[in-house]
Amino acid sequence: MEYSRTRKRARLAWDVAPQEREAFRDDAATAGRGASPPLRDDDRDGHYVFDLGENLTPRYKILGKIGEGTFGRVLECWDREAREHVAIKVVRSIRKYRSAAMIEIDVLDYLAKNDTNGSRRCVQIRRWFDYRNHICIVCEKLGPSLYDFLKRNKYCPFPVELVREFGRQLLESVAYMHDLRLIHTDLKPENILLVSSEYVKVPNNKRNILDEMHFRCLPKSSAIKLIDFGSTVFDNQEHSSIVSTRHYRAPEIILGLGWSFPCDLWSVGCIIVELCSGEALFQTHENLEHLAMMERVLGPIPEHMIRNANCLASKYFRRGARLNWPEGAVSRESIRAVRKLGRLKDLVYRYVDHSRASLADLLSGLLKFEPSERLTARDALNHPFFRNPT
Ligand SMILES: Nc1ncnc2c1ncn2[C@@H]1O[C@H](COP(=O)(O)OP(=O)(O)OP(=O)(O)O)[C@@H](O)[C@H]1O
Repeated sequence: MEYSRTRKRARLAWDVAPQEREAFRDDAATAGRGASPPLRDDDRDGHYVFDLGENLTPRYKILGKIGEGTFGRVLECWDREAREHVAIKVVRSIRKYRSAAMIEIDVLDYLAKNDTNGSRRCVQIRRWFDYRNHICIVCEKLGPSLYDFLKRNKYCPFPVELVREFGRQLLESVAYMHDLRLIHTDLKPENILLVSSEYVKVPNNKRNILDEMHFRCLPKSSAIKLIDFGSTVFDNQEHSSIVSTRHYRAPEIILGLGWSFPCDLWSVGCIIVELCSGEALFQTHENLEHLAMMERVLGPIPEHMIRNANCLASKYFRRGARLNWPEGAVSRESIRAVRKLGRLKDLVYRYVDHSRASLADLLSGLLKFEPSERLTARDALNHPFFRNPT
């Protein structure tokens, strides 16, 4: 069980300021450019240990750490040969992560190879290599994730016009992957990156209690790309029973009913709500509370899904018919957290001032309990929210 109500593990973005990073960048004249750092042990989690300014093979100079995930650390490096900044995922030296990285490389290659019309909605791989027992995946360097952006803005929601742009591009990427029979399985704001780090500061119409004007940041460009294909699978491949990060996990996964393409569309629905509200829709860390939250927002879980739930999930229901809620709640706090949520339409109307009706309708199509009734990515792209913006 996952205990805390806090939504996030810490994300490390921009842990070195851009000016400092520049200072590390060298040119051909800098001494020792081909030198390798001394051999060191990995840390106890199998992460590669490095110092800023060191080389990662003679070709790359390490400028900073951009991110960290389960699989490894992502470093910003200067590529001396291509003369560009790149993001290198340095995978932990643990066998299961090395194998997963090789699958991610295959997926990245496959996505790039099939992108014949150059839409490039998924991060572009440049190359990969094996260095001191770490698989290193070299990709184009992108900007902050949508989650980083929300966080820096103190979780101030994005304007609906921007949500429309993000939603459209996200669905185009998902449609592209699904056409190739690939299921991402881990869509979340952390895995959607702005292409550029540039932003503008604009006054926020809301003032605080001291009547001070607030400012918020907006990205200069709305272009985004998907990253993290470490959990991507082909639809005909064997599926592990649990996938997706908790808040974005579809009901069929929790109920053990099996999952396929529609699980990505559920995640897209949760992401769009979060971009409009600034907060994760289902802020929970355990199954029963999660299902109760879904019922609160979307209405009752269909009977046939309850009937077919696997034996692990059937314990969340009374006499196989009704969710064991609030009786089965672990705490009053949990009951309060569920009660705090409103119906989907009310949530949308609370946060969005125009295009509300069409956005609420789109979301109710993406957040259908029954996977076969959920909108596909292509259906969603044809929805009036995208086709007839008001
Ligand atoms: N191409 C890139 N450009 C800029 N930043 C990146 C890039 N790729 C990854 N990052 C940063 O590194 C973080 C971790 O990357 P990624 O999600 O690929 O790692 P992971 O180990 O697979 O994570 P997870 O634990 O979510 O599976 C991202 O959230 C992002 O902040």
